[in-house]
This record gives sequence, structure tokens and C-alpha cells, in this order.
Amino acid sequence: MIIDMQGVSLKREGRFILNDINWKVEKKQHWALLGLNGSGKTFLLNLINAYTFPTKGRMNVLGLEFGKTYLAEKLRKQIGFVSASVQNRLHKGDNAFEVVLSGAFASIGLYDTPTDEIREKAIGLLKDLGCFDYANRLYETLSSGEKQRVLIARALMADPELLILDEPTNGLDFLAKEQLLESVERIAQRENGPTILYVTHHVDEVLPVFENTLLLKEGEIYDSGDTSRLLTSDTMSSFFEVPVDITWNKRRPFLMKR
Ligand SMILES: Nc1ncnc2c1ncn2[C@@H]1O[C@H](COP(=O)(O)OP(=O)(O)OP(=O)(O)O)[C@@H](O)[C@H]1O
Repeated sequence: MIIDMQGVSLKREGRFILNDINWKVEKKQHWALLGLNGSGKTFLLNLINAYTFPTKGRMNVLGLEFGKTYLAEKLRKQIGFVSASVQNRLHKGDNAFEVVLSGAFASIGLYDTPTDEIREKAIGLLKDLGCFDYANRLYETLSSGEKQRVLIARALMADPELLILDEPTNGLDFLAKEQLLESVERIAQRENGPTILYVTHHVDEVLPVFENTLLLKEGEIYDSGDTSRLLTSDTMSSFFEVPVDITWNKRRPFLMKR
């Protein structure tokens, strides 16, 4: 089991931000997590990464039981996390290659000397993600799309069991977004690749590899399970409380306000 949450709630300032979350993610079961602004997605990810702990309920991530083990460091070494907050913490002055290398040590910045093997691996990932051409460029000079690819390569350096992509297409133009989604699809199809949790506001980013979807609304699970069951005009209209139509094209869902 990759994630096992039973009756998990999280309270902040007297109010439940997450309420009675029951959710299981099995190995190699890729999930999309859909929710509007303020639905609690960030808090859910913070829980999974052990940046915060549940107020109530039982939680186990990658076999580590919350509350019973000191897990922060151990857990985070097995989770590849791509998010704006990781991006903001990177050192200015590191080039793309160094950013990717640092992923081997789960560090922000490069303090250890990478072995030849680690260097080879970083080069392989830079190539896989299509960012080898700008490996020597300063990270901060890269475009948003280029940065995201580098961050995904960085996250894969430690061969994580779980890869969390938190709104990875934010700020990307149409082409960069589709290229990034193609890379995500390839990673999802790797035999020894990680289980992916893909967090987004956008229905059209729910790729066919995300066979399961979690719909989060006002801190509660509105529904979860088989993507094709959930991504229908009826369910999405109720979920968003606005009449919408879902149409499918090349196994991708598209949403339009009715
Ligand atoms: N310290 C806090 N005390 C009380 N409520 C908070 C606190 N921090 C955040 N919230 C509220 O918790 C709710 C969930 O926030 P969260 O950041 O998880 O949403 P989100 O789904 O990630 O949204 P977005 O898509 O906009 O990033 C929001 O309504 C937010 O205003």
C-alpha cells in the first residue's frame, strides 16, 4: 500500500480543513486529485509528506505509520515532490544539472560529491525528460516549462516509490503543457517507475494512465475511484455545482460549461 488514510481529519484555527478522509492508494495505481481552489489539496499533500500531522484518524504512507515512527526524513527520501514550494526553495546560481544531481541526496543545493554513477543517472534523466540541451544553463534562467521538466528529473533521481506532481502545468503554454503531460505518461508507464499522484484543477490533464481519481471538495472526499465513472457530465456538474459537459477525445476528458 502506498497511501492508507482512515478517518483522517485536520483542524486549523477551530475549523476542519480536511474531514474524515478515507483513501487507499495501491502500488502502481496512478491517481489524479481534482479539487477547486481551497478544497484542501495542499493540506492533503502536506499530510502525505509528513509536513503536518492529522488531528484525528490513522495514516500510513509507504508502510510508515504516522505517530508511531519518526518518519519525516525516511518518508521524504522515498517521495518525489514537484511543487511551486520546492521550486521556490532552490538555490539561485545552481545550473539545471546541479538541481537534478541534488535530487540524489534529497537536498536543496548540492553539498555531497556525486559519484560517476549518480552523474550518469542525472544525464539519463535529463535526456529522458528532454532537458539535456539546457543542462548547463542556470536554473533560474529557464522557462517555466523547462524548469518543471528539470524538477521532475530531480524528483526521479532518488527512485521514489511515490511521485507527487502538484499542479505541474501552472504557467505553461499549450505546447509545453502537452510535452510535460507526455513525459508524465511515459514515467507512469515505466515498469519500475513510481506510483504517481497528479494534483490539478484541470480536468483535461487527467491522462488515461490516471485510472483513478479523487474528487476533493471543501475538505471532504466528494467521490473517488474509477476515473471513467467519475468524469461524466452528471458527476462533474454536481461536483462543481455548475452544469458542465464532459466530452472525451483520444481518451482525454474535456470540460465545458453548459
Ligand atoms: N492556517 C489556517 N487556518 C485556517 N484555515 C486555513 C489555514 N490555512 C489555509 N486555510 C484554509 O484551508 C482551506 C484549504 O486550503 P488548501 O491550501 O489546502 O487548498 P487547495 O485545495 O490547495 O487550494 P488551491 O487550489 O487554491 O491551492 C482553504 O479554505 C484555506 O483558506
